[in-house]
Amino acid sequence: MAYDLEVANVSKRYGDRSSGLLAVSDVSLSVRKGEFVSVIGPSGCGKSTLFGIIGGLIGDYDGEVRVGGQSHVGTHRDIGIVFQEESTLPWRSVLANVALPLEIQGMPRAEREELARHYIDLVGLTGFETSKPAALSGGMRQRTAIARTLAFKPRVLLMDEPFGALDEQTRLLLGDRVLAIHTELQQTTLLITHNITEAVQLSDRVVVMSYRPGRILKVIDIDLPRPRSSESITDERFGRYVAEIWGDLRAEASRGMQEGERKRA
Ligand SMILES: Nc1ncnc2c1ncn2[C@@H]1O[C@H](COP(=O)(O)OP(=O)(O)OP(=O)(O)O)[C@@H](O)[C@H]1O
Repeated sequence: MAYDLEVANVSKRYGDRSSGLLAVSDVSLSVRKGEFVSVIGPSGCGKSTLFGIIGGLIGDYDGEVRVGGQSHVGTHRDIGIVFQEESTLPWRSVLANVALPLEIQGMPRAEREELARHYIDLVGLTGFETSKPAALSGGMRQRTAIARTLAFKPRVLLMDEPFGALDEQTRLLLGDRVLAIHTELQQTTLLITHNITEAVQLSDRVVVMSYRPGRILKVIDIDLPRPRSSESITDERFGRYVAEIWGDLRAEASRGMQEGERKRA
């Protein structure tokens, strides 16, 4: 089986080796070429830690991350990252933002702008090429960031709560856009999220993590037909998946909440 991304027995402890905080414990997951997988878990389960490890931003962990079958440490050209917080450059237009990684690669201007326009169109921002990020909504800025990452043609797209700061309706509509992009590009994607609806709407598989230390509780195949859209949420099976995942997450989320309350008391 060809996997674009493999995470093998990854554990991460912050601080001292023996007494430090175990944030992620023995996590293994694989993402096939073209597959869309979400990792979901309660706050504090180590999602961002796992994201940082896969993206090469966090080191000093046990286990292995493989991209295209090759073990790797540190940032990797084949992993394109979309961050939770906004990462567009405010002084650059949408076109110049999306073309930036191609510019750094040394691609000639005409070629990079043509490619950038293609990805701008794909994320639904045609007509906004010359706009600066400040003139766009939060959702449009995140779409610019997604186009910029896709333009680089990474083997794996890694996204950490890319719509976390947006309202629910915008999230659903952006989900539609992500689905359309996935249909067109068949982009291998790992999404880190705490939003159950988003995970079910977008994914082929959902990996459910426990509260600290983050372990994999369950992997759920989302057997909903593709192409999907936000209308899929009215499908009766959609509701069953959401209920199943919430059932698994509820105990973990309340464990996290109780621990937080004990600390405050
Ligand atoms: N640099 C760090 N040093 C020490 N502890 C850390 C560090 N980063 C994270 N942690 C701890 O590791 C645990 C997992 O954190 P992480 O941010 O990965 O979880 P998360 O699931 O992404 O949480 P959230 O959804 O709230 O962002 C938490 O208890 C956190 O306090």
